[in-house]
Amino acid sequence: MADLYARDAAALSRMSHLRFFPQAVTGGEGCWLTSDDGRKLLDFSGSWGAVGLGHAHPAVREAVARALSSQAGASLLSSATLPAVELAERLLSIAPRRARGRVWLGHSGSDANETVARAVLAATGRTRIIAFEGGYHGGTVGSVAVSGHPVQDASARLPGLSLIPFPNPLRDGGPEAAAENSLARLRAVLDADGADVAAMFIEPIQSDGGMLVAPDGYFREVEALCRPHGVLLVCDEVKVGLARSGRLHCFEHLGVEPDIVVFGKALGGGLPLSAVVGPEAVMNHAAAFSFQTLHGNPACAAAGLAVLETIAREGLAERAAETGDYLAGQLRALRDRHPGVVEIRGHGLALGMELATGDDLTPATEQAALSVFRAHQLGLVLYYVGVNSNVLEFTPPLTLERSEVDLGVEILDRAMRDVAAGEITKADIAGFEGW
Ligand SMILES: Cc1ncc(COP(=O)(O)O)c(/C=N/[C@@H]2CCCCNC2=O)c1O
Repeated sequence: MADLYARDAAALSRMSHLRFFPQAVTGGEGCWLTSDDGRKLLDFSGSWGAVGLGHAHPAVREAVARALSSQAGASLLSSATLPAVELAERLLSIAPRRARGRVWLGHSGSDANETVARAVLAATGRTRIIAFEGGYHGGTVGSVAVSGHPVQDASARLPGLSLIPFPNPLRDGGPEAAAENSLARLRAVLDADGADVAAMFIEPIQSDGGMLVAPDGYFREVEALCRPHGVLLVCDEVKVGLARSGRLHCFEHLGVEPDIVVFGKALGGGLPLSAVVGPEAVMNHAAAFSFQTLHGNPACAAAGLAVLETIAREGLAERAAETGDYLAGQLRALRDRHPGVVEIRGHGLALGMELATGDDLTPATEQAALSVFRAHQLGLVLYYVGVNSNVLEFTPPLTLERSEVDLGVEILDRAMRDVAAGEITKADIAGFEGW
């Protein structure tokens, strides 16, 4: 087989590229990918958190095959279809009370968040939305418009968008100072324009912003400030939801009840599927408001139902909590051997390892890029996130075994030692721009 990576470069557009190393895969199963050179790669990313059950899970394969064996069309736009209805009913059954209205099905976290942003403005008649600096809600025009990640700073934001800082105890002077700094900005926005704010978008863990975990009680304060103004709380569970954090919903760690919940990534079991669950007043405010031809198609809807059933049947939330605690402990042990590791944070199998140097915590961006590049050479796939591109992200399949944790951490340890020894240099990562 000709070099698959070279063929990719000769045929596919760079517009989709977020490349850290020359990864080229031909298959995969469980937590393992098969590289085009025949190597087995241990996958600590799960395609950015989209492979919660592991690659090629039998339940997903069987559900999709069954849905396509007698295909109920390919769209819910102009027809009720059994797979879409079954999925929607299941999502309503696990939704928080405030959100238990109707379900919208889409293809991606982006189209789901874009739909929410449009719908909350249209349904309420208000013109403003609050979100967080560093937040990532998608790559489409309407989801970028309510995001705050610097990678999208060149793109248009919603004119009525107010971005407030996400509390970062490591860099904002500890949990109390970080929370107060953020809440002061939220109070100011609400005091000035609260009656015109339709919704506030939150990530229960801010993942692309750096796997940031807010201080205990912070989001309860946020909810308490928003409720009197009638501001809808939109929880973006796309990356850290669906059992990944050790709870079915990551917002359960926050002690809040969102009005609208957004699902994506792992919901589809590797297929393109997203969902918005929210109150009828928003979700039924208009017909023909947000649709794409293949929304709610039987194959993806069946996959989604299989994912939710498998999460429950295999106890994957409890498993993610246990495995995640073990992985976090193993990663924290690396701090003793690698001074650049300044913090391990997250919940369950939504973890981040921040790399920085010096008392001023200078982001170790180059170390992050070199470490993931070397890890791939040694057989481990993981990427970095963060507004400073210096946080290694751990979002493996929830089926990860302890033996795989041990192997992955051992590979990462060696990769970081090789980087520290100068065996990998900037020249090696030329052409892999990452974020
Ligand atoms: C909290 C959250 N909400 C929405 C999205 C957008 O989901 P899609 O990329 O499926 O449209 C994402 C997507 N995150 C990006 C996807 C692109 C590669 C960089 N890493 C991510 O996880 C997200 O993390």
